[in-house]
Amino acid sequence: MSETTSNPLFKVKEIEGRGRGLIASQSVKAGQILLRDSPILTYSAVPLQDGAVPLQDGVPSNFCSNCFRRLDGSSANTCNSRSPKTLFCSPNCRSVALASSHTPWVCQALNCIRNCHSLNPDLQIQAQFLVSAYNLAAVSPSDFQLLLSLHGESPSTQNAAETLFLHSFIASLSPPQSFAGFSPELTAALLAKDKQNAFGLMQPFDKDKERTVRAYAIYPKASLFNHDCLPNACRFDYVDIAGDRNTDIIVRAIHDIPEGQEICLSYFPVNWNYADRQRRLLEDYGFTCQCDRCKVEVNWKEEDEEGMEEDNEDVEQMADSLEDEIAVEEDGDFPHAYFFLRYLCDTENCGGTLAPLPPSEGTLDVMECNVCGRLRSQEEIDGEGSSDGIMMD
Ligand SMILES: C[S@@+](CC[C@H](N)C(=O)[O-])C[C@H]1O[C@@H](n2cnc3c(N)ncnc32)[C@H](O)[C@@H]1O
Repeated sequence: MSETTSNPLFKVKEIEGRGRGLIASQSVKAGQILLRDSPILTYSAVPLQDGAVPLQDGVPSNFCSNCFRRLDGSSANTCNSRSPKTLFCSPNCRSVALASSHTPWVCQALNCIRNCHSLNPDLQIQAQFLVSAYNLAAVSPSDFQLLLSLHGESPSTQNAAETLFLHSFIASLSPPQSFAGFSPELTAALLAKDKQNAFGLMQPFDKDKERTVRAYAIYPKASLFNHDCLPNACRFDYVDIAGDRNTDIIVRAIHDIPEGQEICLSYFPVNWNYADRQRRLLEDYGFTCQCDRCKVEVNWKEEDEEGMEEDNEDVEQMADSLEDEIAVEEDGDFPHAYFFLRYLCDTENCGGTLAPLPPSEGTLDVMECNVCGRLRSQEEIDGEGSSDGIMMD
């Protein structure tokens, strides 16, 4: 945590009713990188299968079990002959994993998960998380302590029977005993920390398919961002990029942030409607959102919400009608319409958030979508330029 507190752009502060939060300790420019954070733990979001190639929604989903980059067909670095289904993109990833995230115990445990037919896909993924977490306790006690220091109360919706089942399953795998405290309570706490802090590393955007998560990652500093339904920062990941630290999360300012303001992310796509947002925040994060946007939308009638549905698909159309609304809205019913026009991606089925490229990259007013990756000039967003996006190297 000391590194977090030493970040010159923000400080950690206890905020009544919200736990810890991150406050801008100086004014921040639109697009500025607020944080680059490396995960303490990553695990696959794809259920393990008996077949050679894991399937996600029926589509082969092959990626490196260490860095989670997509594998090309020729990669064949398996972990050992007994477990040919665990693949790595390079000998280096293989040796890093064998010494850390894919120890002999993890290898054996994943095989048991793969062969255990009483685990449905959701339970399999939670079991994969618990295996990674209990392995972390053995290979990196300091990172395990960091994980334990993250926020995470068991929400009332957490299914106690499922937690107990998962705990006995992990107990049957004889987890490493190098720490005291293996217990159902610890298992429940770990599951809650995962639910409330894990970020999804997403499969590449495809407008014709539902977007799926490739892997989950837990970041010690990024876990301190609180939620706001009109965030002033958003996160980017570039998991298939070449080079080191491809699983890092990068958080950038969406617009200028004055000193003293809390820096918040949205925990889900910004275009979700009020009811869906509140349900998710209560069920998964245990709080009722009282942000400025929610205070306005709580008074909306259902028909007002139609334009905000997660699955309303056509954000571009919505933005057009919003432009008219902004012109006529004088009664404060929709004070946040500007956000949708400026910062919501209008690529079909995308729903991503736009943030400017970092000022240090020398590009002025180029917005990047954190879901589809499209780059657009501000001119284009304002409807004055071509609509094909701009090409960057
Ligand atoms: C990822 S953590 C964020 C950091 C957390 N506040 C802490 O103290 O470590 C998520 C948790 O923070 C709290 N939280 C986040 N955003 C909030 C908000 N807008 N209002 C109230 N609580 C919030 C909730 O308890 C949520 O489960």
